[in-house]
Order: sequence, then structure tokens, then C-alpha cells
Amino acid sequence: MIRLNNVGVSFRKENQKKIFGKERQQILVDVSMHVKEKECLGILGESGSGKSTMGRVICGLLKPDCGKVEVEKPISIVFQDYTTSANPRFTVKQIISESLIVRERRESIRLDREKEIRKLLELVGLSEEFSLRYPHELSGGQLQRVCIARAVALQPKIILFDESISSLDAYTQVQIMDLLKEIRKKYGLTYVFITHDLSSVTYFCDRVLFLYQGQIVETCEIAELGKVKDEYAKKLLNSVVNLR
Ligand SMILES: Nc1ncnc2c1ncn2[C@@H]1O[C@H](COP(=O)(O)OP(=O)(O)OP(=O)(O)O)[C@@H](O)[C@H]1O
Repeated sequence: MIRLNNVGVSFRKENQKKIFGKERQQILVDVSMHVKEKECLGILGESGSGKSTMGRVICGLLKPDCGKVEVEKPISIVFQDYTTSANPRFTVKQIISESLIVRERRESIRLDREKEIRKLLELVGLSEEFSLRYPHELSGGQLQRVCIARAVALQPKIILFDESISSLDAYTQVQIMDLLKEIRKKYGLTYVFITHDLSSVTYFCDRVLFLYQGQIVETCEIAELGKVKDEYAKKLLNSVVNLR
């Protein structure tokens, strides 16, 4: 479904002595991984470990310096900052319509947009009255539901979530994860879930990959978390008292 082989990414270092200095900082080092069809894979690592960079490579937003990237199916993305990923001047209806318009163009069809929007809002647990609201008239959880509806409207086979629920309170996080589980089951989707939060990974994912300083140091099934060998992964696990 998704396969990365020996992927490397580097960026030009900032604060170089020479104005046109060519020193580069290696962000992803020899990253190889795969995502199986219909699984939910967590990518876990601390801030700066390269998670978002890996997400951007998977989505095709960033071309790696080396290595091979294969993504077999259409992919949608839900970003961390839902407040800026939705246009503040758009109503909910317009935000979701953006994806419907893409689909109409892609498939050369004309959709009954009103009907589709009603169905999508229902799917994410929002009533029809939300369709005329602007982002500032919604709570964080409601706006993230709208962003999820927009991602699902593209009818992807894969959805990548980049810290999509991290800024929500714990209760809303669980509600959104439950909603995403339902959507995944209903449409047979594959998820890639980028986060720094181990407890959400254990609640939500089937398998997790630990990223440390741009390298995958451990991959394991959630049911086998107790068997991890890598020191960094162990440290992360020990820092969370309650796993489920
Ligand atoms: N376009 C860019 N140009 C230069 N450096 C970059 C660029 N994008 C990311 N970086 C650097 O790459 C490193 C990894 O960033 P990345 O956003 O992938 O980490 P992350 O694990 O997602 O962190 P966080 O959890 O804080 O979002 C950071 O040191 C960052 O400063």
C-alpha cells in the first residue's frame, strides 16, 4: 500500500558562516517502512525526530534526496493545525465543497453537493445547521470534524493524520479517535497516524514505528509493546504509566 525504501532527506542548515554555505542537516536517514492495506500505523517520536517530514514524503509533498517512495492508492491528509488548514473566510459548506470540487474534476462528474455535504456532516456527527458556520464559530473538536469530513469527501483509500488531534482536550481526542475508527471500518481505509503521544497510539493504532533522530529504531504491533528492545522506545514506553 505504502512503501518507503532507504529514504533520506536533508535540509540546508540555517545560521551558516557563509551566506551561500552548503552544509546540510540530515533529517531522515535510510528510512525503510511499509504500511499494510487497512491497517492503522502509528509513527511515534519526540519533537524534531522527523515525523512530519516523513509524512510529507509519504504524501508526495516533499521529494526525498534519495530512496524510493511507493504509494499505491489515493491519499488524503488531516493536519495538526486545523485552525489554519481551514480557510477562515469559508463556511463549513465551502470548506467541504473544496474536496467535492476536486472529485468532480478528477472523475468528470457532477455531484449533488448539498446532499454530499449533509451525508458527510452526519458521518462526522455534526448536524446540518453547521454548514453555514465559519471556523471561528466552531469549537476545536467541531472544526477538526469538519477537516475530517473534507478529507473523507475526497474518497481516499489512505488518510494521513499529522498530529491531528494533539491540540484537543483528552475527552475530545477520544471522541475523535472513536469517530475515525468507525469511518475506517465503514470505508475499509488505511491510516497513518503521526503523533508524539504514546497513549493515543495504543488506543488507536494496530502497529507503531518509533522514530528517533530521523531513524526508525523499532517497529512493533501494539499488542507486543512489552517486547520492544530499543532503549529509546523502552524509555518512551516507561514514561507512560497507563497504556490502555
Ligand atoms: N523545510 C525545512 N527546511 C529546513 N529544515 C526543516 C524543514 N522542515 C523541517 N525541518 C527540520 O527538520 C527537523 C524535523 O522536523 P519535523 O517537522 O519533521 O519533526 P517532527 O518530528 O514532526 O516534530 P514536531 O513533533 O515538533 O512537529 C527539525 O529540526 C526541523 O527544523
